[in-house]
Amino acid sequence: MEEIEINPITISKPAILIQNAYKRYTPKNIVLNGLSLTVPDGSIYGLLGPSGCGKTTLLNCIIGRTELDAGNIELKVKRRSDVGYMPQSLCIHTQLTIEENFFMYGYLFGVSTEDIASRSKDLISFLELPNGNRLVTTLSGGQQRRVSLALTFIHNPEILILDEPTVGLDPILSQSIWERLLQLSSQGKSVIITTHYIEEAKQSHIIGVMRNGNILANEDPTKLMEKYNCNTLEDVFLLLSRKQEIEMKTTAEAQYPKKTKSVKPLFEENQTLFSITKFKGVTYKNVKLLKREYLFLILVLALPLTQNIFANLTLGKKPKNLPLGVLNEEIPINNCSYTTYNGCVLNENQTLTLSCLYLNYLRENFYTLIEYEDGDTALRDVNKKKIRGLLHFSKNYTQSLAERITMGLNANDANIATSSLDVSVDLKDFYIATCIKYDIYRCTQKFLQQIMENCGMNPEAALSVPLAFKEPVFGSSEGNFANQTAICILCLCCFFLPAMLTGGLLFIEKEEGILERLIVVGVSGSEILISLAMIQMLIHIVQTGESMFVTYILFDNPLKGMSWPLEGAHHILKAVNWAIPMTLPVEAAQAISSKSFSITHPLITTGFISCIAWSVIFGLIVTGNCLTGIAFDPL
Ligand SMILES: Nc1ncnc2c1ncn2[C@@H]1O[C@H](COP(=O)(O)OP(=O)(O)OP(=O)(O)O)[C@@H](O)[C@H]1O
Repeated sequence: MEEIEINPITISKPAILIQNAYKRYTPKNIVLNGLSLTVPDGSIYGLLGPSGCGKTTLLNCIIGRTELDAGNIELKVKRRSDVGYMPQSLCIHTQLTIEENFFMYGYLFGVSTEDIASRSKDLISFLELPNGNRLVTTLSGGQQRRVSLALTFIHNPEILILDEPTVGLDPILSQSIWERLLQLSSQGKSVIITTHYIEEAKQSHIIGVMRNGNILANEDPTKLMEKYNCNTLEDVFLLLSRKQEIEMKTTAEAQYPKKTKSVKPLFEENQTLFSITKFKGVTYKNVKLLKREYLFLILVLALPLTQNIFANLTLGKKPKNLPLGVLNEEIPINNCSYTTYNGCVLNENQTLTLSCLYLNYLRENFYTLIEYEDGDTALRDVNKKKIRGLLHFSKNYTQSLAERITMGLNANDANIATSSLDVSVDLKDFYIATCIKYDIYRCTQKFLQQIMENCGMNPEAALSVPLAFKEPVFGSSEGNFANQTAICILCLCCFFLPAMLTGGLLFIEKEEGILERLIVVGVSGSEILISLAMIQMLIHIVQTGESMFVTYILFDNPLKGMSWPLEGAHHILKAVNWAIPMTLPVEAAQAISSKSFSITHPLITTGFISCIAWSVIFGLIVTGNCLTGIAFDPL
C-alpha cells in the first residue's frame, strides 16, 4: 500500500474554530453545552461520540444548516464553494445518473464542464462506482453513499465536513477513503469527520471525544491513549465518559446562557440574491429530471388537452332526447299527422288537432315523446325517472283553445282549464328541469304565434305579457352554457395546472433532503424559484396554447363567456368572493373577451393585480413550506 506522507499540523490559522458553542432544540434537550474545538489547517479531525450526542448538530452548525444559540464559529474560508459537505442521509437525486449528479453539483460550484468530466472519471474509479450513466436509484445503498461522498470532492474544496462517510462500506473501501483523506490533508485540505468506527478514527490527526454536549478530549490519538494509559481508543472513550458523568455536578440547564442569539458562519454567498452559477446548476438538474420523467411531462401536457376536450364535449351542452310522457285525451299521439299546418283553427270546418301541432314543436326540439293512457302510471314513471315530465292535453283541447282565443278576456274558468296544457316536471334535476321548462315556454310561444298567424291575426299578440326583450347589450340571446363555461375552464387550466409540476418537484426534493443539500451549498430560494418558474413558463405556454386551440378553434367557442353567477352564492361567500383566486381574473378575462375592455379599465386592472398577487402568494406558500426547517438565506 502506498505510504502517505502525513502533513505536520500547522497551529497558526485554524481551518475551523468553535468557541463556547451552545445549542438546544427544546429547553431540556441541550445538545451543545459550551463546546469548543479547533480543527487545525491541513488536518483530519475525527469526531467520536455515542449516538445522539450531537455530532451531526455540530457539523450542521459549522456549515450553517443549523444556528448556534450562543458561541462563535470561524472558518478559514469565506466561500461556500470552499466547503464540501456530506450529510448523514443520502440527499442526492436518485432519478439522475451518477454523472448528472456530478455535473449538477459541479455547475453549482462554478466548475468547468471539462474539469467536472475529468474529476467524475477519477471519482468513479477511486470510489469503485459503476458506469457514470447508471441511474442512482439502481445502485446499492453503499454505492449511493459513495456517490454522495463523491459530490463533496467534485469542486475540490478546502474544508471537508463528512458525516459518517464510511457507514455501510466494506473495510477495504473505507481504508481507501481514509487514504484519500490523508492525501488531501497532505495537500493542505482540512477535514472534520464523524464516525462510529473508533478504530478507523485512529488515522485522524486529532480525535475529539464528544459527550453530553462537550468535547472531553481533543488530542492526537496516540497521545490520547498514552495520556489515559489505555491500549485502545475505545478504552479512552469509555474512561472519559465515566469520568464526565461523575464530574457533572451542576445541571446543563442551569449553565445554559440566559440570553441567546443565532450564530452561524458568515459566507460571502449569504449576501448574494442571485448567482448565475447556482442558477445554471439548478436548471441543469431541472431539465435533466424533466427529460427523465418524460411520461410525467406528457401527462402534464396532455392534461389541459383532455380536460378541455371533455369539458367542451360535456359541460353546458343542451340535453337531447329527453323522454317526456304525453297523456293526450284528444288523440293518440301515434295518429298525429305532423304535416304542415296551414288552416286557421277558428274556421268552423277545420279538422286540425292543436295538441299534435304542439307536440311537433317538442319533437323538433329533440324530445322523445312517450304515450300514456292514464295519468297515475305516467306520474309513477316520472318518480322512477323513466320520463322527465308529463304533458296532459284535455279531451277538447283544440276546441277549447280556439274558443279561448276567440273569447279573449271573456274566457270562463272551465274554458281556461280545458284549453291549458298541464305540465308536471321532475324538478329534482335542476338543470334538466330548467331546460324542459324553457323549451315548453318557447314551444308554447311559437305554437300560439303560428295559430295567430294562420288566422290572420298579429302573432305578437300571442305573447300574453306586454313585455319585449330587445337585442342584448352584451352577448347574444342564443348563447349556450357551454360557450359560457369555456373561459372558466381555460382560466382553471391556466391557474392550477402549473402548480402541479412546480409543487410536486419541490415537495419530492424536500422529502429526499435534496433541497436542504442545495441550500447548504449556497443555492438561494430565488435561484430555485426562478429556475422552476422559467421551465414552468415554457410548459405553461404549451398548455395554454393547447387549451386555447381546443376551446376556440376545435370547438369554435365564441371569444366571450361568463361563469356561474356569484349573485347566487351564499352571503358569506359573496362578501369574500373577490378574494378567491379565480374570481377577479375570470371576471377580467370575460370583460376583455366579451366587452373588449382594455387594461386601463378598473375591472381588468384588478383582475391582473389579483392574478399576480395570488401567483406570488401560492409561490411563497409552496416555497415556504418546502424550505421550512431548512437553513437558508432569505430570498
Ligand atoms: N431538528 C431537531 N429537532 C429536535 N431535536 C433534534 C433535531 N435534530 C437532532 N435532535 C436531537 O438532538 C440530539 C443530537 O442529535 P444528533 O443527530 O446531532 O446526534 P448524533 O451524535 O449525530 O447522532 P448519530 O451518531 O446517531 O447520528 C438528539 O437527541 C436528537 O434527537
